[in-house]
Amino acid sequence: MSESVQASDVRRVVVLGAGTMGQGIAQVMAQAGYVTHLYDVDAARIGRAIESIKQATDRLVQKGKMLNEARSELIGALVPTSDLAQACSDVDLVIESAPEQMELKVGLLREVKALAPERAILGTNTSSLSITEIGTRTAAAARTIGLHFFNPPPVMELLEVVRGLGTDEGVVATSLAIAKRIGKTPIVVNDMPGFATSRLGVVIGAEAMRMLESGVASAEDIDRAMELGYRHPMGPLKLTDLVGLDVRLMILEHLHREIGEQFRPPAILRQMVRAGRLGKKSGEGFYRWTESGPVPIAHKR
Ligand SMILES: NC(=O)c1ccc[n+]([C@@H]2O[C@H](COP(=O)([O-])OP(=O)(O)OC[C@H]3O[C@@H](n4cnc5c(N)ncnc54)[C@H](O)[C@@H]3O)[C@@H](O)[C@H]2O)c1
Repeated sequence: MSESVQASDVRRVVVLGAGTMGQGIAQVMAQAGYVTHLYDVDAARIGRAIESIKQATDRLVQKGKMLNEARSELIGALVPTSDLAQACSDVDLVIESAPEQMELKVGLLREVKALAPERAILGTNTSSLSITEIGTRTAAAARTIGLHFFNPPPVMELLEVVRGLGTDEGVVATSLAIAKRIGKTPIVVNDMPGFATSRLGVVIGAEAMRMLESGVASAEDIDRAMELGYRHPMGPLKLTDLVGLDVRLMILEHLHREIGEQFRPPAILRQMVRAGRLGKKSGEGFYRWTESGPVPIAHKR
C-alpha cells in the first residue's frame, strides 16, 4: 500500500451521509477551509442539510459570532453531490456518517475504497461499532480510523480518535493534526465497543429511561436532577432526543451483544422508536420539540 496522506496535504474531504451528524461535520470541515463534498443516498437530505447550514451560519453572522466573509468561504467550500465516484476521485479524507449498521458501513466504505485514491484516509463517525472489523472487512485496516464527533459538531469540542488494531500510526498522527486544524480537542482511544464516550453516555441514558418507565420522576425532573445536581449541561433524556432514539437504540443493541446485560435496551425506547418518536429530528421524543425548544410531555407508564 502507498503512504496515506499527510495532514498538510489534506485538501479534499467527502462526508458520507447528510443526516444529523453528517451535516454538522460538513460544516466544521468547510469552515476549516477543506473542500467538502457532502453525499447522501437520499438527494433530498443533501439539499436540506445545505439549507440548514446556510441558516445556522446566517444566525451566527447576525449574532456577530462569524464574519460574513468567513460564512461565504464556508458555503463556497461545500459541494453537495449525488455522484459518489466524482466526489471520491481525488479525495484525501473520507468521513462516513451513515446509519449505525455494520453491514451498511462496510458496504459503503468498500464502494468508496474502490473509487478513492490509495492515499485517502477512511474515517468513520461510528459511535460504537468496531473500527478493526470495518478496516478488516474493507481490506483497508491501515487507513481506517474512528473519527467520532459529538452532537452538534460545530459546537462540541471533543473528537474521539479511535485506533483499530491495524490502524497505521501515521494515520493516527494525521487525524490528530486535522483535529487541531478544525478546532477540536482530540483523545485517542483503542478500539473497544462504545469507545470511551458512548459506553458511559448510553448507560446513563438507558438508566434514565428505566427510571421514567418505573415512575421515579417525570422526564424533566430526571433531566433536572443531572443538570442541577451533577452539572451535566443537558439531562440524559433531552440528550437522547438530540442524538436520536433510533441511533441510541442501535448503539445499545450493539453494546448489549458485545459487553452484556447492563446495555439491554429499555422497552420504552423500542416502543418509541416503533412509533416513530425519534426525538428532535422527528419533532417528538421524550419532549416535544418546538421552534422555541423542548416542551415536556406526559409519558404513559
Ligand atoms: N446522532 C448523534 O448524536 C451521533 C453522535 C455521534 C455519532 N453518531 C453516529 O453518526 C452516524 C450517523 O448518525 P446520524 O445521527 O447522523 O444519523 P441520521 O439518521 O440522522 O443520518 C444518516 C444519514 O445517512 C444517510 N444514508 C443511509 N444510507 C446511506 C448510504 N448508503 N450512503 C450514504 N448515506 C446514507 C441517510 O439518508 C441519512 O441522511 C451513526 O454512525 C451514529 O452512530 C451519531
